[in-house]
Amino acid sequence: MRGLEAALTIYGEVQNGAFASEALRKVYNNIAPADRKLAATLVYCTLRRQSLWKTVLLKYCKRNPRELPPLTMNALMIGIAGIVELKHFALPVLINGLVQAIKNSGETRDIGLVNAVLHTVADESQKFIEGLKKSSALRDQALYWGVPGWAAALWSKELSIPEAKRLVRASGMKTYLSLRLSRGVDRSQYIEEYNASGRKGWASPFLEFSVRTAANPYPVDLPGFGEGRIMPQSESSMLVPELIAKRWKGGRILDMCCGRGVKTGQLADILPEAHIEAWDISEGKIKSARFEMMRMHTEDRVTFKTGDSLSLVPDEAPSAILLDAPCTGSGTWGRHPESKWRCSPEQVQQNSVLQKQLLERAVSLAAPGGIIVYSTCSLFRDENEKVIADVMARHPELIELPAERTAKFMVKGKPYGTTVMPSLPWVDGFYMTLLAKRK
Ligand SMILES: C[S@@+](CC[C@H](N)C(=O)[O-])C[C@H]1O[C@@H](n2cnc3c(N)ncnc32)[C@H](O)[C@@H]1O
Repeated sequence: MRGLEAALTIYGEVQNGAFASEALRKVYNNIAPADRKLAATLVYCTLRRQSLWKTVLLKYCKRNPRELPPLTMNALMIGIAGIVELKHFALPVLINGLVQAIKNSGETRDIGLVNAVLHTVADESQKFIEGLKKSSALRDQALYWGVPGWAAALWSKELSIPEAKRLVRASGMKTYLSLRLSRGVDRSQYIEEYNASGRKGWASPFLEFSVRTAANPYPVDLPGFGEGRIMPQSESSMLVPELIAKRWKGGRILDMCCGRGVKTGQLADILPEAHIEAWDISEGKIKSARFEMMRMHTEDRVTFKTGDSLSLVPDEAPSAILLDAPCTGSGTWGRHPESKWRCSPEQVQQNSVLQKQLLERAVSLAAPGGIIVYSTCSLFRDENEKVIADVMARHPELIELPAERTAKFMVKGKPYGTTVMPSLPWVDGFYMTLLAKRK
């Protein structure tokens, strides 16, 4: 499969509800190796600023885009994104390739349309897009950087207009892979090994067990992945288990929403004496988490249960609880751009209700004297500070423990917790609070 064909297939799957990384993984081996990077770049740049490409399309397409068949619509979206973003890619190759895809599998009457719209966009759209970039209006900034308008408006209401603009720009930033090294892995040696494999990695100045890269390579192919020596993870996510590890004084750890076990694996790795009970509502995720523990060689110290954390009962009262709550993921929109177009203000409110219930449950389960880490990869206060404030107001036995903020991008929450701003390609937006339940 050539790059453009692969991009059309993957983007089409994402439009039908798939996650971009999974859709890419599915066809990855069928794409000509020289075209893999092009396919991934096209898909991600189309997803990242989807609302901008739609606006451009509406401006230059004479037919109602809503009436276009999916293949025509997808070819136009990919074409517009490619024209604006892929400066090094020959324009005629891009446009002819997409026109050819319509000739092969689309509707004959759309061949001319795709050709005409893409040529017009190439000739005329630059001024319009530059105008958005220079505009001081938050709405234009959101459109330019690829952030849903409602999210930008919510940030301006919760924070301030300048802060909302900063978040909008940060959310549009390209992200790269960082690797968490397992305990005992020598970082300099690993970097040598990594770079000898033809890639480029270097030591993170922020975390001593993290290696930064300037790409998004396929994790399974990386040196040390199979043996559990590394885990692809953003540096903000790496901070969460560290928060527990620094305060843990023995006893059971409960991970109430373990997902695929990224943080469970890190906790088990950095606390070799700990036993962890890990829950998740999704059977598929628990299955992946079990594999993750085997890869990390920590399967003996983690007990899994599938079910609703609001009703599951732990085998032992936990002295430490990690509640990495389900959220909109608005802090990771740069990394998972498809999720921002699926999110809505209603979802923020629904999440907030569930997050409060889950935190209430964590408080009821924690042993007296125990600690609770609440975290999300969201930047909405409704999913963060407001959840903490609501539950703390009902539980005077809870206190917030002081947090170490070791970088400029770690800012104090308003009023609780720490917000990690998405300010570097390896640092996603995150939120975390450390609570203690008084005896
Ligand atoms: C942010 S993700 C967790 C990521 C995970 N901690 C990791 O590091 O890989 C939130 C998880 O909460 C799970 N979840 C949602 N509602 C739940 C519930 N009521 N009980 C248990 N798990 C739930 C989702 O399936 C999802 O895996």
